Amino acid sequence: MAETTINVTVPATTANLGAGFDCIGAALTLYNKFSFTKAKELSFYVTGAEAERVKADESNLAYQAFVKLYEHIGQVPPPVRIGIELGVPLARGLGSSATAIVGGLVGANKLAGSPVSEADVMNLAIAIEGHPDNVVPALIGGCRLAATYEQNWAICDIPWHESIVPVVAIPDFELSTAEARRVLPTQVSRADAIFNAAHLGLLIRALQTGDGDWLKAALQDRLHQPYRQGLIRGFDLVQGAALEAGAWGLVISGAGPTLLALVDKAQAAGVEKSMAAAWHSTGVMADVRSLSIDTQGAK
Ligand SMILES: Nc1ncnc2c1ncn2[C@@H]1O[C@H](COP(=O)(O)OP(=O)(O)O)[C@@H](O)[C@H]1O
Ligand SMILES: N[C@@H](CCOP(=O)(O)O)C(=O)O
Repeated sequence: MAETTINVTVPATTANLGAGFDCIGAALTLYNKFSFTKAKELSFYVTGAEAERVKADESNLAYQAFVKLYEHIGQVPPPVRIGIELGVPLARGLGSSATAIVGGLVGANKLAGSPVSEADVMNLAIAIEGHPDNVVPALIGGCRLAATYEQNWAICDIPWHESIVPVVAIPDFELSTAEARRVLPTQVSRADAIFNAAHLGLLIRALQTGDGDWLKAALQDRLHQPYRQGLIRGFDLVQGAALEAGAWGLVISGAGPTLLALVDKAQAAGVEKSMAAAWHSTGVMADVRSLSIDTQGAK
């Protein structure tokens, strides 16, 4: 009998975008690929940079999500051979864990004959990750805002103006999301809550219209970045270099350490160069790239 292989490609994501801590994220044109083939026993074949760092046993995050889907439908997961082709660097704030969760859920659902709706796959993904801002755009693409509504999620798309280029500077050191969440306070002042509410509203309009003045003001945050900057060596220098080269603003991508500059197309090449040089001057090698917004999500 012919082997059936399910292939799932999942985009990287940049979460938070400054003021949208834990609620907004955008899918980027950088991908992880997962394949699932029924086999006699569980095995893994992982390729790409840092492949040796991905767990190749039952604790693998893509496999754990795969199992969760089968538990959800009340079936025993079949043994599978899982192929993982890494394009999204690990623990850099580009949603690698979200790709694994979405890849495992979507692969399992397809292998099981698609018994679970996309909305329920999304609910499972959010429950596993614990926040929606990476897994939602990883699953359905685009820039998305997620808000709880009673026991459900209201998900909306945030139009992204074509003139805005996301430039990511990915350093050669890691920062786990768990570590970057540990430094956050559990309570914030009313002034900081108001500051972020206002800036998130402004950010959404600025992304939609491409208004540079609004973007400059909007890319500020008081809920997570002030506490995390100290974990990212060279933050001030790279931020200064990006602004000097003409970026509208710079934020921490997800929980970091990748830094994301939002830039007009005409300035993108100069901003890339300046960010790489600034990090290099502190002894950090950074892979700096202009990307686009992925509009399809997991395929
Ligand atoms: N392709 C993958 N397959 C399996 N597990 C993965 C994959 N990518 C990431 N992970 C898991 O997610 C962890 C990184 O998660 P996290 O610290 O949240 O960083 P990120 O910002 O990249 O999501 C990795 O250490 C690994 O355990
Ligand atoms: N809102 C989360 C986003 C984490 O994104 P990641 O790409 O770093 O996993 C947070 O800021 O903790």
